[in-house]
Amino acid sequence: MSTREYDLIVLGAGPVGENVADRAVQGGLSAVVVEAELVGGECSYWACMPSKALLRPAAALAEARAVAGSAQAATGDLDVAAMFKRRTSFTHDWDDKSQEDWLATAKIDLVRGTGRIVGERLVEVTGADGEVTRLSARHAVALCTGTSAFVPPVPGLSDADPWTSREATSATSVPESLIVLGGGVVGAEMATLYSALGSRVTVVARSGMLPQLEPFAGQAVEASLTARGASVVRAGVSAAGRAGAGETGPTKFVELDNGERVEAQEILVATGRAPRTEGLGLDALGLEGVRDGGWLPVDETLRVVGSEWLYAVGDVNHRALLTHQGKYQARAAGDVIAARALGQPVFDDAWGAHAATADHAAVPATVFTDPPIASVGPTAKQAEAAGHQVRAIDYNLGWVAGAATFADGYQGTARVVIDTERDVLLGATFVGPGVEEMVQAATIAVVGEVPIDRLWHAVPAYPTISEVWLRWLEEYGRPGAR
Ligand SMILES: Cc1cc2nc3c(=O)[nH]c(=O)nc-3n(C[C@H](O)[C@H](O)[C@H](O)COP(=O)(O)OP(=O)(O)OC[C@H]3O[C@@H](n4cnc5c(N)ncnc54)[C@H](O)[C@@H]3O)c2cc1C
Ligand SMILES: NC(=O)c1ccc[n+]([C@@H]2O[C@H](COP(=O)([O-])OP(=O)(O)OC[C@H]3O[C@@H](n4cnc5c(N)ncnc54)[C@H](O)[C@@H]3O)[C@@H](O)[C@H]2O)c1
Repeated sequence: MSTREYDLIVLGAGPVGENVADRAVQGGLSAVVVEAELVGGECSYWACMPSKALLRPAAALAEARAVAGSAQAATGDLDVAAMFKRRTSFTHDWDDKSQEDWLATAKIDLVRGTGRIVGERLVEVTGADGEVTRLSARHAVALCTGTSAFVPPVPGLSDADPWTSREATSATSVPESLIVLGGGVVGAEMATLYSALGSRVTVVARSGMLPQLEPFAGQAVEASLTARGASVVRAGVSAAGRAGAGETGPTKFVELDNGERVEAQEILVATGRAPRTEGLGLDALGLEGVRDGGWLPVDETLRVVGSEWLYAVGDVNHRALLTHQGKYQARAAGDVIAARALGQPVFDDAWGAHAATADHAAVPATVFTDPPIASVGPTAKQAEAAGHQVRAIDYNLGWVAGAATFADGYQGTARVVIDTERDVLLGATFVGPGVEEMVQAATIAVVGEVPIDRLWHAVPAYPTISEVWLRWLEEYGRPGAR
């Protein structure tokens, strides 16, 4: 068997793997990516893009219906077939030809198949036809293999053949009723989607909705789900299975640890993610804390702890399971791999070009629920737990002129979390219609550690929802008057 040699081998051509390879090639290295399924990864075909494409029509309709004048025009129902068609245009009908073409223009080679590490800087790829390709890296191997849905070991659950996020985002019909296990981001967005599509949704969320966010975020989503006929049950699941034939087809059930039993046509498991590191050949490397099936511990340059040549970038290192944070890591990793290979200086201090800092210091996220949620940085509780002196300021977004014109009877809340020792923002959370794009301003303030006194000079345009920044500042006090 011949061995092909590259400077860098990347396992996994998701958004992260693509970007690691791209940066390394732009830095002067040769690179190959190995992909077992579709070039573009989970995000393009079964996660970010199809889910947001599906969620947008109901959000657009709700926005039109919230304004007298357009409400009278928005009298029809969602066209479900058109929604699925639009989603499928985003996933290119699960065909990755356009991404394969992009790899070629970026001068990145592609080997299709499942890769595993078989020695130091050595990878073997087994193609769908069983053919094995051996690759050798002169400098580095980057593992960007992402995650798959974690299915908890609940008796009967796997046998019930439940949906995961893959089935929920690639569906072509709407189940009459749906049990959503998990009240995290996937559970909240998919409950929002399927309840908008007319499914009778029951969310089983043992820690409530969106427990990682400010409490008012999950409360708003729960209230909106309940208002449209869904229910949210705070309980764990003790068993699951198939329940026989219902009126509209076979049904499934879950038994809850509060003694209740819920039946529905389908079950969606949204209980978190598991790393795709099974069978990667990691056990043989003998690195502490690095094993097949586990998350991969990395340093600030995304290099696997204890290794000189192995990197783990994106979801698989468990630092921030978001596409934009993974791509941020990928830019640092691709650049540092090139810099180390070429003997160039390495900038690995916090906020340096080769360090991933924002993926724990300032993570922005938008949850596309009804209402949407946009947040950056820690919650007030998380900031306190991290030892900061904190002041949280809440403001009713409905009192801002821009919100009042955006939607009649606008309801929303925004909180800023201020470090009162340094007078800088640590985090912010916006909940309400139209807040999706508001998080970047807060991210810049957090990352830039912009002094609060200077923020008085960042004047929000009138009348926009961003005027909430002024309301926060007024509450906190003028320079010299605090
Ligand atoms: C339903 C859902 C919605 C989401 N929505 C958003 C969102 O709106 N915004 C956001 O920022 N994030 C979102 N996320 C998270 C986002 O999808 C991930 O953070 C992102 O996909 C991680 O990228 P990655 O490249 O690390 O991994 P992945 O996208 O998982 O890509 C990994 C790739 O590696 C391949 N692979 C795995 N093992 C091997 C192997 N041994 N050999 C070869 N190839 C292999 C896989 O086939 C895959 O193509 C969502 C997640 C879910 C589940
Ligand atoms: N809009 C976005 O940016 C977006 C959208 C979807 C997903 N994502 C990312 O993808 C990642 C995965 O999302 P997720 O929702 O799968 O995971 P998650 O960790 O956000 O939520 C999983 C939830 O399931 C619950 N859970 C776990 N085990 C359970 C059990 N046995 N029974 C009942 N509940 C159980 C957990 O308490 C948790 O609340 C997240 O990190 C998220 O940031 C982002």
